[in-house]
Formats: sequence, structure tokens, C-alpha cells
Amino acid sequence: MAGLYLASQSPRRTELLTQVGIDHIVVSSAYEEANKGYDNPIEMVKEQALGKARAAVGVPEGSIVLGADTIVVLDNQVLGKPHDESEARHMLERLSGQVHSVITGVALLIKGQEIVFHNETKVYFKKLAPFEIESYIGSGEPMDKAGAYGIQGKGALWVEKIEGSYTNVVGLPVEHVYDELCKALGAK
Ligand SMILES: Cc1cn([C@H]2C[C@H](O)[C@@H](COP(=O)(O)OP(=O)(O)OP(=O)(O)O)O2)c(=O)[nH]c1=O
Repeated sequence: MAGLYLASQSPRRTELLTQVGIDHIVVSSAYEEANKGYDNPIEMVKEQALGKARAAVGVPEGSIVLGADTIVVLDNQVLGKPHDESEARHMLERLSGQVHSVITGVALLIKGQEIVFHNETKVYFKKLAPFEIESYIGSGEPMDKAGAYGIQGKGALWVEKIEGSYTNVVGLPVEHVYDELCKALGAK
């Protein structure tokens, strides 16, 4: 297989690929995320993922490039990464006791094709007490994560159940990525 370049600074995405044995090289992307101006959250994450992949830096000709973007959607409203603690608090108060979707857009540039898809997981959140929200914010965990929580960390305490892919919530639906890679490479 041609080398796979992951255009992402997210530590979770490289960990997930490594976990399942997909060799890759992490590179940066010159793409500037712009979460505004989209009517449809799915179109938005797909566009962002494609933008990140297309703007990957230092990728040799003929390589495979992977870009991704993850958001939380609650009542048709997009929750990205909080800008500060008060936004994180507000997001967690909104998620408390509700069901939301985590949507990841993925773009694969492979053999001259642009394969763009998404994956959606429903997450059922428990009701959070104000002291729980405060201590979670104090842990610093919410700040670099869409929706202000990490299911792979202390945020696991707030999740009652999920419907769909777990790795999708963490930032990259590896089983889906693997299937698409196999398809594009004619391996399955
Ligand atoms: C909901 C949720 C999100 N997240 C993370 C995954 C993503 O890293 C982040 C969403 O931000 P993204 O903008 O998708 O990604 P990123 O800025 O971290 O990395 P890059 O743009 O360089 O690829 O939220 C978790 O780690 N756990 C969770 O449970």
C-alpha cells in the first residue's frame, strides 16, 4: 500500500489508527476550519475533512491522505470545540440528560480519487449535577474536544449508552475507514 498520511493534529486519531495496526505518518494541514455558513452539519464535516486532507503539508506524490472532522449535534445545533471554560460549561449543561449525535466526516485522497463519507453515533447522556460539571471543567479534559467531553476519558461517566461506532465518537470511525481503504485498494 502507498504510504498513508494523516492530516490531523488530534492525538486520538493517530492513536486509533495505531491501535488497529494501520501504519501512517502524521502531518499538519494548512486548512483553516470555518464552522459557519453551512446549513447541513453532515455536509459541513465532510467539507472540513476534505479541506484538511487537500491542504496536508509535505505529502509525497502518490500517497494516501486522510483528513477528518468531528462535531456534536444537539437539536440541529452544532457544538464544536469550546473556546473557553464558560462555553464548555454551557455545552455540558445542554448535553445533560439529552441524546445527541456525534458526526465525523472523513476524506480519503487515494489513487486520484476523493472519497468522502461520514459516520454518526447517537450518545445518551446522563443528567449532570452542577458540581460534576465544575469538577470536569477543572480537569481540563473538555477543552480540545467537540461538545466539551471525551468518551475515552472521564466523560465516560456521563454516557449511559451509545448507538453506533465508539471510535467515531473518539474522532475517527476506524472500522469504516478500514472498509473504505480496502474497497479503494481492491483488497476486499
Ligand atoms: C465527542 C468527542 C470528541 N473528541 C475529540 C475528537 C477530535 O480530536 C475533537 C474534535 O475536533 P476536530 O476539529 O475534529 O479535530 P482536531 O482539531 O482535534 O484535530 P485536526 O483538525 O487537526 O484533525 O474532539 C474526543 O476526543 N472524544 C469525544 O468523546
